[in-house]
Amino acid sequence: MGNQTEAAAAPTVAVGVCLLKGKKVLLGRRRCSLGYSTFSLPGGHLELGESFEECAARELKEETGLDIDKKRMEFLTATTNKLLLEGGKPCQYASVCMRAVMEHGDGEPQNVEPELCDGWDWYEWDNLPKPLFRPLHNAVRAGFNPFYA
Ligand SMILES: CC(C)CCOP(=O)(O)OP(=O)(O)O
Ligand SMILES: [Mg+2]
Ligand SMILES: [Mg+2]
Ligand SMILES: [Mg+2]
Repeated sequence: MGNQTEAAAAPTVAVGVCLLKGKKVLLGRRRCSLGYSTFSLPGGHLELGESFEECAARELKEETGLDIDKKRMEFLTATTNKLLLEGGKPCQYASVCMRAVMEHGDGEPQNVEPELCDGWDWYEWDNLPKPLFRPLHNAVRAGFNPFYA
């Protein structure tokens, strides 16, 4: 048998938040190496002991400053995606997609992590910016729509 190949990293769970305001969804262009310069939902890695709702609320707060209670987070779907890390190393994410709807008084998103995101903006689902972050691109191509899910 050839050299022992490096053990493949185990798949990771991530949670994205479809934050809806009227007919628009919040997206930001990523600045980190994974998915650089592609438009993504706010969200991130599920941390030990968290529910999907808790992760969604935490990541949304960390990235946009918005305080949306975990009870307002609704599970929509989950997909699995193979991605390439910097240097071409393969990785796999199980991406859980949650939905929350903006309410009066929630305020406006701020770009809390400018080193990771160019900024947040609202987009109509039928007119999404390009390129989309691969997990979102795949879901849209498969017909996912958070307004009708
Ligand atoms: C790659 C993606 C599906 C999951 C990780 O998302 P992310 O890079 O935004 O992660 P963090 O917000 O947790 O840094
Ligand atoms: Mg984050
Ligand atoms: Mg993130
Ligand atoms: Mg995180």
